[in-house]
Amino acid sequence: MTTLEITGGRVLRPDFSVERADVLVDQDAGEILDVGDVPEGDETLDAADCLVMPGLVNAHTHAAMTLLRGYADDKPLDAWLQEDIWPAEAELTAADVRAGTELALVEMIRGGVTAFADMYFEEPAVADAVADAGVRARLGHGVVTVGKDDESARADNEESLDFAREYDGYADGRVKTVYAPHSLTTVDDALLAEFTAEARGAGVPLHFHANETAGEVEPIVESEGERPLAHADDLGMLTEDDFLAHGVHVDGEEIDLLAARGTAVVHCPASNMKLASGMAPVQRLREAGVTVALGTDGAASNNDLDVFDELRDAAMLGKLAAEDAAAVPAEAAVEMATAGGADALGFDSGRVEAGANADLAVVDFDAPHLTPVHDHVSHLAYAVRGSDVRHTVCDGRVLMEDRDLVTLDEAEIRGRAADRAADLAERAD
Ligand SMILES: CSC[C@H]1O[C@@H](n2cnc3c(O)ncnc32)[C@H](O)[C@@H]1O
Ligand SMILES: [Zn+2]
Repeated sequence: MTTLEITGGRVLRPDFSVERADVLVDQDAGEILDVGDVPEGDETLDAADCLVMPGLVNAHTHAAMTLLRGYADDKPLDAWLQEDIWPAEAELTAADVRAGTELALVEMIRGGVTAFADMYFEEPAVADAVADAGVRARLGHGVVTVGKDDESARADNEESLDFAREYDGYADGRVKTVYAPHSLTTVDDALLAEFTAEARGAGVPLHFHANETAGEVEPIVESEGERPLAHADDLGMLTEDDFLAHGVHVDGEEIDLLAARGTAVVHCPASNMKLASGMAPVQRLREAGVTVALGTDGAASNNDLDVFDELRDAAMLGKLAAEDAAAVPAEAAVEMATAGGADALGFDSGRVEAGANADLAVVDFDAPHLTPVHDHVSHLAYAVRGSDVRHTVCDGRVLMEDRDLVTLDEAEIRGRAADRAADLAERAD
């Protein structure tokens, strides 16, 4: 057994207490062995002035959309997708997706993210990028059937399920998969029901967008005579293994339904603000017992993949939505970005505890904007930035040490991604 000792720092425990402790990791098993006064490890990571915390989870993104960062801004969701994003995405190649995903991985590992959920095109290229980078991910080929004939609509759904079957367990088990219909309004109902049933038979969970804008709720209520999540439930789309992105426009009955089914909601506050989609009722969701995770959404609607930004936005916007400064307190925001995300994605991570996956972020508190430290958890929610992360560890492997990436060639990736983004924009114009 090879061990890694993270030494000299403080540790954020699952109950949100912070104590002076070292962490010993079994690198072969990818698990935390011990926390506290631990035996010496074969290798060490220095954590002086640092806080060892669970790796952050970006529970909803479209990683390769880094190529479209800044390509189209200042529009609401529908116009943004239809006028700018979908025409550009029609030109994407697998090599583009690979480059964009690697750029996303550089950014996420730098920011202490150890797991993410992706819904996009050319997903085998995403899986390969994840395998090489060393992170953990829940991946799905995104399905859109609007504007497609019956044959290609069916083929798109089949591709999603085929990918899910083939890639589950890829990258030494770090990749898990989903069936990923884009949303209730962009995938045909009959196909949704059929392929959701097939996904259940194959033990594949679902990841989809839901109740993101007011404009998508009304047509469903009109055509189905019920709210979108009641309709999703009729289609069999809400189980405890599933997670949906956004959940902005949910009413009290939908919140109770989510709690009853155990379906998680991935809150994407920055994207919701930028596209002016609305404010998710995060405090009410959490009070009802719904698992809430955090996501950046794609880099084109955010415009970065810094989950610490999301943490702060979630706490701030949660207060505004509830009109209550006590809503979504610091601990809640940190919980959503760590244990909540791990829970939504089905990973045994999100806590610094013996037996859990060794997915860790080591945050350097030796910085002017983090001085003084009255309360570490307050700083995590309101003051820490992604660039404060000093080391990132996933599955027991060091992915970033002293802000140097170990598994990725940052300069090469940035150059390739910039070239591919320029070519893509030219093809799309
Ligand atoms: C079919 S792959 C995923 C699909 O989703 C698009 N997308 C990016 N951001 C959002 C969002 O906030 N709501 C809905 N859809 C979004 C992405 O561009 C891909 O086309
Ligand atoms: Zn999205």
